[in-house]
Amino acid sequence: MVMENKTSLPLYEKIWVKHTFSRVMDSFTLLLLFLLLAYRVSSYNNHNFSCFVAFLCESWFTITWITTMSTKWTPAHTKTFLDRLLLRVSDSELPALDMFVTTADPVLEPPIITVNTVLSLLALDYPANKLACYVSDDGCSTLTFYALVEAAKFAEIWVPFCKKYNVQCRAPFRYFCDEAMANNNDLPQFKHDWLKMKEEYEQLSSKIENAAQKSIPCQLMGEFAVFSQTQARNHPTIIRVIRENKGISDVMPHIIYISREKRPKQPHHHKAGAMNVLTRVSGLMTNAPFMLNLDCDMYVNNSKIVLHALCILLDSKGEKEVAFAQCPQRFYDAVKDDAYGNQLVALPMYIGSGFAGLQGIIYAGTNCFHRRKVMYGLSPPNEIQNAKKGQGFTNGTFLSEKETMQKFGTSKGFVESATHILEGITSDLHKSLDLEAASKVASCDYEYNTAWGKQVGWLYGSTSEDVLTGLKFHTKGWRSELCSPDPIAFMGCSPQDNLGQMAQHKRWSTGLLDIFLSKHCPIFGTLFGKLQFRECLSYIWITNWALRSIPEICYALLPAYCIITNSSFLPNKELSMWIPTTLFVIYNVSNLIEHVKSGLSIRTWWNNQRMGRITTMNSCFLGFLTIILKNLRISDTNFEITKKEQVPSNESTNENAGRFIFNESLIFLPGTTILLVQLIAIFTSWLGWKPLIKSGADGYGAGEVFCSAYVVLCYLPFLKGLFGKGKYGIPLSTICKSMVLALLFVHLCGTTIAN
Ligand SMILES: O=c1ccn([C@@H]2O[C@H](COP(=O)(O)OP(=O)(O)O[C@H]3O[C@H](CO)[C@@H](O)[C@H](O)[C@H]3O)[C@@H](O)[C@H]2O)c(=O)[nH]1
Ligand SMILES: [Mn+2]
Repeated sequence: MVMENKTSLPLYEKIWVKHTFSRVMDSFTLLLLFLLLAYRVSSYNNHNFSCFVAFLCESWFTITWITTMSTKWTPAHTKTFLDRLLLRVSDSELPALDMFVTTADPVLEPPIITVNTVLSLLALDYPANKLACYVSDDGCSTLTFYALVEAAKFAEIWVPFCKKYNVQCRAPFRYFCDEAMANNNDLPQFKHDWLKMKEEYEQLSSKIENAAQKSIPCQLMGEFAVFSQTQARNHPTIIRVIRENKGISDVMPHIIYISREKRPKQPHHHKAGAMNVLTRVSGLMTNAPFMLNLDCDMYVNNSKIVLHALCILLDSKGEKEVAFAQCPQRFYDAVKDDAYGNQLVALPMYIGSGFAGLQGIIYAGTNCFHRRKVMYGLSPPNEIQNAKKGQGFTNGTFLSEKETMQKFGTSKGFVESATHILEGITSDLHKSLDLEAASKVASCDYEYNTAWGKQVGWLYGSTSEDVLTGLKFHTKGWRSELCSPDPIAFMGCSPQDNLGQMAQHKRWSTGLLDIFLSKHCPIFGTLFGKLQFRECLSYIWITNWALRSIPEICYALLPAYCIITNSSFLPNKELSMWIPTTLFVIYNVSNLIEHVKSGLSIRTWWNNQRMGRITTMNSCFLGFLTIILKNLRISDTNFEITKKEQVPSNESTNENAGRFIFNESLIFLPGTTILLVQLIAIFTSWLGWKPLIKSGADGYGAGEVFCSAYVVLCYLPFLKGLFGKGKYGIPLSTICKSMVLALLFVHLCGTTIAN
C-alpha cells in the first residue's frame, strides 16, 4: 500500500520563483515608457525631426519591454525526485539513452576537448549497457578519430575509477585541475589510484598533442587508412564502432564514430544536418527512446543527470506533455568580470526561467534530453486522441509503410525502427551495429524528397536550428522543462575574446531573424498552431534580436545629431525631463540589482550592459544585413564555428585578459562609426564651437551631451582601439571607412535641417 502511494507521486515538481522586486521595477519602467510616449504625443506641436525619430525608437523599446516583462513575469524551475524514480523503475527497466556529440573542426575544436566530453559521458551513473555514445565529426579528421580510439582505451580504467570513488566531475581535464581532489578521499587506495590515473591521462593528452603536431604517416595505416583519401568537404561516409558494449556486466557503453558523407555540391545543413544523421544512424543501431545531445565542449558535471532528466520525461504528466528537458548552459574559465558579456548568467536566471514558467524553455542546442518520437514528428498524445475521433489526421502512427518511407527515407531498417518508436514499442538495446545500413542513412542524398529537416528531425533553414526545432515542438502543443539540478549538469567553454563573442552573436541573431521571417514565425504558431500567447511573445522577443539593432543605432546617433544640428530630442522643460532621467536610473538600478542577486559583481553588470549595446549595434546589425542579403539572394548564411580553447591557469591573471582585439571584419564598422560621430559632436560642444549646422529649433542641452558621453563610455573598448597597436588597434582601413561614414552622417544632418 505504502509502495503504491509512493509510485503514484509525481517524479518532479515545478517550483515557482517569486521575483517581486523585479516585477515592481519592471512595471515602473513600463509606466515611465508609457509616460514618455504620452509626452511625445502631447508635445506633437513643437515637434522636430529628432523628436519624431525618438518617438519611433521609444515605441519600439516599449514593445520590446512588454515582451521582456511578459517573459520574466512568472519564472519557474523544476525539482526532481530521484528516490521516487528509483522506486518506480528498477535498474533493468531504465530506458536506453543515445548520446550525441558533434564536432566539426579539429583546429577550432581541439580533439582533447571532445575527448573529455566523451569520457564524461561514458562515466555517467547509468547502466552502461543502456548507453550509446555517438560522435559526429563534420571535420572528417584522422586526429579526432585517433583521439577517440585512444580515449576509449583510457576509458577502460577511467570509468571504473569514477564509479569506485564516486567522482563528481567526470571530465579528466577539469578533475585533475584541482589538486585538492587528491586528498578528499580517506580510502588508503585512493591516493595511489588518483596518481596513476592522472599519469595515464597525461599520457593520453600528450599522445593526442603529439599526433596534432606531426601528422604521423603510420596513422594512415590500418584502421586509419580510410582517411587517407578524404577532404573535409568531399568524402564518403565513415562509420566505425570504436567500442562495443558486451552486455550487462560490461562497464563501457558503445562508442561510435560517424563522419557523414559530404560532397561539394550537396548542402549539408551544418549542425542540423549532423544531428539528423546521428538520429538515423542511432535509430538503426540502438534506437533508444531518449536522446541527449551535447556540443563537443560540454562535459558532464553531474553524473546523475540522466536520472534527473528522466524524472521529468517519465513522470506520468511529463510523459504526455513534455517534449524535451533542457539543462542550463554554464561555462568554465570565464574571463574576469565577464569582460565580453558572454557568460550568460543573469540572463538565463530571469529570461530562461521566465520561459520555463510559460509553455517551456527554448531548446538551446546542447545539454538537452529529447524524446525520439517527438523528433519524428509526433504530436502530444491528447492531440492524437482527438485526431482519432476526427478524420484525415496524419501522424506517424497511422501512416502506411509507403507513406512512412516517403517521410523517413528508403532505408527499410530505419523505417522499421521509426515505426517501433512511433508505436511505443520499446525494443531492448539492440540488434546489430550494422555498418552498411548505417552508411546508407548517413549519405548526403538520403534525405532527398523526404521530410527530414522539414517535419522530421532537426529543422533546416536557420543557423539557430536549435531555437527553430524547439519552436516547432511548442507550436505542436508540446511543453518543455528546465532541468537544473545541483551541481550544475554540464559545463562548457565560451569564447575567450570579443571576436568569438561577436561572431557568435552575429550567427545567433541571423538565425533567429531567419526564423521570425520564415513560415515558422511564432506569430503564425499562435494563430494557426498551439503556441501559447505569452510563449509567442517570448519567442518574438528572442527572434527579433537583429531587428533591435536598427532603433538602437538610431537612438545612439540621436544625441550626436542634436548636438551637431543644435536641436534636442529630450524634453527640455525641467518638469518633463524627469521622465527620461528616472527611466534611465530605474532601468539601470534594477538591472544592477538583478546581477548582484545572481551573485555577480558590479563590474560584471557594467560589462554586460556595455557588451549588450556593442553586440546589438554591431553583431546584430550585421546579422540583420546578412538576412537582407540572403533574402535578396545575394549571399547565404554560414555557420561560423566558435573557437574552443583550454585556457592555461595563469591566463586569468594575464593583464590583457578582457581587452578588445580587432581585425578587418566589417563587424567593427558600425561601432567605430558611431563612436567617431559622438566624438565629433562632443568636441563641437566642448570647444564651444558654433553648431556645425544651424537649425531653427531649440538648442540642445545637458541631456544630449550626457547621452552622447554615455554612448562613448559604452564604446570605451573601441576608443582604446582607436589608439591601440597591433591586434589591439582598430585597423586603419576600418577607421578610414568609418570616418567617411561619419562625415557623411554630419553632411546628412545638414540636409534634414534644410528640409
Ligand atoms: O557544420 C557544423 C557546424 C557546427 N557543428 C557543431 O555544432 C556545435 C555548436 O557549434 P559552436 O561553434 O560551438 O556554436 P555555439 O555558438 O557555441 O553554439 C550554440 O549555438 C548553436 C546555434 O547557433 C547551437 O547549435 C549550439 O548548440 C549552441 O551551444 C559544435 O559542437 C560544432 O561542432 C557541426 O557539427 N557541424
Ligand atoms: Mn559552443
